[in-house]
Amino acid sequence: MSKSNEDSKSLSVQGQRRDRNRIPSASEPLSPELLKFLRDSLVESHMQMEPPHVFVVFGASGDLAKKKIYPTLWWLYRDGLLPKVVYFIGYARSDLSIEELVKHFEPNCKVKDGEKEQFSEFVKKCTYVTGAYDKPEGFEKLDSVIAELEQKYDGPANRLYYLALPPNVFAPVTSQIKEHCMAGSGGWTRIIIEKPFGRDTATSAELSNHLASLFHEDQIYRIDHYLGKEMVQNLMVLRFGNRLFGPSWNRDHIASVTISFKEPFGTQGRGGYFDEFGILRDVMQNHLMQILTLVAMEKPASLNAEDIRDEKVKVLKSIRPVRVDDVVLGQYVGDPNGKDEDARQGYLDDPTVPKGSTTATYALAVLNVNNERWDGVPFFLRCGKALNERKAEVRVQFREVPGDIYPSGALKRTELVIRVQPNEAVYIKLMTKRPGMGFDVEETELDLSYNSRYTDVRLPDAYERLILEVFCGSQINFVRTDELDYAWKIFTPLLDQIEKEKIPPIEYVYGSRGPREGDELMQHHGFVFTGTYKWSPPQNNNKL
Ligand SMILES: NC(=O)C1=CN([C@@H]2O[C@H](COP(=O)(O)OP(=O)(O)OC[C@H]3O[C@@H](n4cnc5c(N)ncnc54)[C@H](OP(=O)(O)O)[C@@H]3O)[C@@H](O)[C@H]2O)C=CC1
Ligand SMILES: O=C1O[C@H](COP(=O)(O)O)[C@@H](O)[C@H](O)[C@H]1O
Repeated sequence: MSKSNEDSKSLSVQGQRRDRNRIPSASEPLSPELLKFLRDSLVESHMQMEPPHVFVVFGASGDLAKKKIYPTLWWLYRDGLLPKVVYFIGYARSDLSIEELVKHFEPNCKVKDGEKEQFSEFVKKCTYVTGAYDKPEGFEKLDSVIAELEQKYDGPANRLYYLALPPNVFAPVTSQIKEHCMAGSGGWTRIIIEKPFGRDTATSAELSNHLASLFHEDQIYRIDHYLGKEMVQNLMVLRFGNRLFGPSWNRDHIASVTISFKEPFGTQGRGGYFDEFGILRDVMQNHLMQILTLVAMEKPASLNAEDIRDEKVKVLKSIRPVRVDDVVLGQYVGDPNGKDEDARQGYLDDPTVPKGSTTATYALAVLNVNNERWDGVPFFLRCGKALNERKAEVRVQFREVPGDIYPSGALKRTELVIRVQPNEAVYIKLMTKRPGMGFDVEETELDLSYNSRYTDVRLPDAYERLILEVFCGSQINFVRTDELDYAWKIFTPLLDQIEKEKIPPIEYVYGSRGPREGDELMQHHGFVFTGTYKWSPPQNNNKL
């Protein structure tokens, strides 16, 4: 019998060396080794296989459902990772036939020639219910569809409800679920919600209190999809699985930690939605803070979800609210020489953005974790749209070597970089003796690039992992109520002040690295950029 809050085993497995330089795309099946590992260790041990499982997608007609949720369900189904008896019910206000719904999401499923028959089987498991989000009729209908399945299998179904919906209907939908659609005795109900989880401490607490009045904590799965990314999940293994890092992972050795998220495109016509939240709420308060807690937390007592989340909460409690002096805010303007129309458009040129908006599309914040391990070490959180590249990474910069015996300026700071995306990698920038007769030192790297070390290992998409974990009842990678509350407390005073004082963001050009003031603030807090490091990708030409 599956139970909530169980530990899920790591989804990662050893890859093997095969063709170089290729990580298969998300729509390709997982490797046989990974599939076997998942089926054996995760699915079989955590899931009750016999009772029907019903996955309901609220907002089935929407963008998230079409682009992410249905394709993910298909890939999990195709790879045999879901329970034997599983059904998928779409729910939305639009009057759609099941054929229309399938047509809507099928292109994103990337069904291959040999998979057509299996895809038809998947489609046969899909149904659709039309209904409002705030009236009982639709939910009663939904419940009766599930009840029919229960009759067929002679037992209560386990029910998973995914709210791929705007936040203004979270409350009515969850109330209706509670009233009309809960699993009968012997079955379980789990609710999956997507951010935004409120806009600040008060609105987030309102939503949390509402959910808590209806469900137990172990029924609530708040998705932060960054927690489903391979390299984010790897943080705990790197830190707690290597003797090397433990002794130096503290203020005595680490000068700063930079957690970056960069996107090379602007709002692409979706500025109306973005403008309500801005980059601080859209990326920093959630994705970057989640990464920060994994970098900064103490070793948990076990891999149990509560032990891990307890440690993450302790980190959040040790961070003082961010002050406006510790932040640089930016907003992009179009680049007149930009390569395409998007690049020539500034944020304010997007017709869906309110005129004169001061919403930030770039933010850099300096945080301090006020505890014995980290006091005085700046944690730079940096995120932005319309920047020079797509990149998410954690950069740990170490302090200078004390008692330097090399010529002045020769030694550069060691850096450990965990690149979340693209091209997942862990690399350490360090000093070495320049090969040859002399005794010069030079910068080089220890490089674990996934596309050369783990060729042909398809890294599961974040949603695949997370949805599978909900089936399995593992809450390790989901945000607990108190965690969310403490994360909001760090940002709410700043957000209030920005809004009240209408603090103007600094302009930066589309495709640049963001405002110069961002680099200056980092330097002011001790980040050192020398610009001397040059990376040469491995050649693999076996010259020796
Ligand atoms: N396994 C692999 O695939 C490896 C790849 N590489 C690649 O080599 C390249 C260089 O490596 P990297 O670690 O970035 O080293 P760099 O020394 O070039 O950059 C270090 C840091 O400095 C920042 N920076 C860049 N320009 C400036 C500036 N003018 N002022 C202040 N800060 C600046 C960068 O952030 P930002 O530009 O984001 O602001 C980055 O955080 C990267 O493209 C990296 O991906 C390196 C090693 C291994
Ligand atoms: O949550 C969000 O994340 C995406 C970036 O996700 P990624 O997995 O592609 O890195 C971002 O574009 C969006 O604004 C934000 O809401």
